[in-house]
Amino acid sequence: MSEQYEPARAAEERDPTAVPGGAESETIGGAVGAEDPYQFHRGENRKHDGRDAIEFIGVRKAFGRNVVLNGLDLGLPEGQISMILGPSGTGKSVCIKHIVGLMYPDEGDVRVFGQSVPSLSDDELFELRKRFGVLFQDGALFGSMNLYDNVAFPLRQHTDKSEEEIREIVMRRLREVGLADAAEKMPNELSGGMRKRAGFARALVLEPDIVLFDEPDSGLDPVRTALLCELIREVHEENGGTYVVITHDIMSARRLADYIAVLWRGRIVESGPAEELFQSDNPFVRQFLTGDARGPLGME
Ligand SMILES: Nc1ncnc2c1ncn2[C@@H]1O[C@H](COP(=O)(O)OP(=O)(O)OP(=O)(O)O)[C@@H](O)[C@H]1O
Repeated sequence: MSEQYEPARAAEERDPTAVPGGAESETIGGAVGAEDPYQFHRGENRKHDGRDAIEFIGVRKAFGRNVVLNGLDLGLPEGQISMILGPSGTGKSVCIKHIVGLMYPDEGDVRVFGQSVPSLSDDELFELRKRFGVLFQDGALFGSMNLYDNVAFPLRQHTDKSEEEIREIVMRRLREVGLADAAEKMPNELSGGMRKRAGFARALVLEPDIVLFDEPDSGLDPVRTALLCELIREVHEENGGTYVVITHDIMSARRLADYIAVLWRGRIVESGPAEELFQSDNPFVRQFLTGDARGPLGME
């Protein structure tokens, strides 16, 4: 074997901080130095009442040498509002993409209601996706359609309901999010908060079992964030369902979360009922949930 095909072992011998188990220049969530990258990951997955709607089982996902998920084990309870919290760039959006089958794990499994998402055929995945509503960061509205048509879109695409039935559902959802008077407006006439509420209405029209929220608080001022959290909670109380919210906003977590999972370096540091996590004595969890500059999390 020529010299250039033996770099991994040689590099580990030269560099005691190289990641064990192969590729010498893999990085795991920005971990540097000789410290144990998992010293705060106590593997605590506190119990909750009920069953998991979504499970990550030993999921590994790398982009080239960037190992984003590194043996992720996580269960998110059915019927509750779960929040996946973690520093920027830690893989929260990558988790969401695995749940809806937009990304597949390199190793491990992702299950939704017990079904292995990577094993589904295209048709089965299409059926599963009908059970999801997704609220993207900017609401992801179609710029060429007014609000009414945006919210009606999934119903026209995926059901054979009459326009009369569609009108009843769309207006009910728009009323629910406080936008009934804005039905004729175009997305570019709306504020960021209104666009998010419209995206929320659209995410709900097919009565999804699971609603995924990608940083619902991004770009909103604190008051609008608080109002949106209140709305999400009210709608959840009214409709039920499994909500999964990704964010790094601790105030939103305090307002919304029934269940919290703290993600860092590709694994869960700790997860469990929100009130228990806010009492955690884990130094990383405490630092992250209090927003303290001092603690294990640096500028990495
Ligand atoms: N399609 C992709 N190709 C290559 N790298 C990717 C891809 N998607 C995500 N990544 C990388 O995965 C890592 C995690 O990204 P992700 O967007 O999931 O983080 P995040 O926790 O949602 O961050 P933020 O809170 O800033 O939105 C980043 O290093 C990102 O560059």
